[in-house]
Amino acid sequence: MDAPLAVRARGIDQSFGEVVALDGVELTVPAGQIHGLVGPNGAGKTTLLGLLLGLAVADSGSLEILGTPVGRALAVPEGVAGFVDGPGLYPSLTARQNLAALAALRGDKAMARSIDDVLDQVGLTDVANDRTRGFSLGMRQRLGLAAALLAKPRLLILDEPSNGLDPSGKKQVYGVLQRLAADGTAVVLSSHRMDDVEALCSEVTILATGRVAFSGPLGKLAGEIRELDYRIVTSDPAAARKVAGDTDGLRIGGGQDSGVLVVSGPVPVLDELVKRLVQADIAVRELSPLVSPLEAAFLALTEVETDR
Ligand SMILES: Nc1ncnc2c1ncn2[C@@H]1O[C@H](COP(=O)(O)OP(=O)(O)OP(=O)(O)O)[C@@H](O)[C@H]1O
Repeated sequence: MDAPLAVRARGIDQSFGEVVALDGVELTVPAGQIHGLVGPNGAGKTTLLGLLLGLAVADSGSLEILGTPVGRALAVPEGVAGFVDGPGLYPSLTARQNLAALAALRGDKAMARSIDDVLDQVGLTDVANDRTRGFSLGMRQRLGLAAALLAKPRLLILDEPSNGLDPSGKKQVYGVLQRLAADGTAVVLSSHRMDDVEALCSEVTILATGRVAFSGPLGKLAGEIRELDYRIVTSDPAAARKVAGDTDGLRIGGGQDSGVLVVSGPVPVLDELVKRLVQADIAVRELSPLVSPLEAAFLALTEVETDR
């Protein structure tokens, strides 16, 4: 039989007084998937992650975690670990002592034996005996991840895990998450940044003002956007601008004096422009989207939703 879904959320509503934080949210995450939750500030990402972690109960809707319906009691569902709003750490304890305290609290000897291993996985071995009071945001995030790993979760929930991480820190943390997913753990993480999600996630859910604006594979999201803005650098900007002006179906942006031409239009029209530039003996030195197709789709979807 197939493994149960890690997350199955249907029609989830959550309000705080007058503020509707989640409005009919659906989320499906199978085992072994890294699923990105993105959206502008206040979109409802942290609220949704909090429900998955058992920190709050939805006003209405149904939520199943790892095949078990979530009840009305506040409790971290079996098999789930992670954090929202930054990991909770004891500042006067060292990194190793923080993890030992967690293992002692759970009364789990196997957990205690894994401490060195998880510290190594997140790259904190060298600072394991330093008090966390002096830890940077990135180090705190890594220690939070180490604490979650100790529990050997089948569903890992992370709120903005790449916050504060430098490029090598990101690479290391992403490696940890990818190995977990390969072993069947589902990961749901939030981010403001499409490039982070693109590097890590196979599927994404975009929230805008509490509603799902898109949910599905990243490739499908890129297909949502038909027309991108492209910047074109040529050997003769003035002549290129004239050729572009004579090409039907093309919109031209950017300042008149700028050496860079910014155009948007359907791909066949862009193809036509490039052919015409070459025929006019104008060299095309660069042609690239102003923002990635995913970023453009994200912006288009969230703008539409927030404009309502
Ligand atoms: N405990 C609370 N009390 C009142 N309002 C809340 C509470 N928690 C969240 N909200 C509101 O619910 C909405 C969703 O907030 P949430 O923190 O889930 O968004 P988010 O997508 O995580 O935002 P950010 O990217 O800024 O972290 C916001 O309007 C927020 O002000």
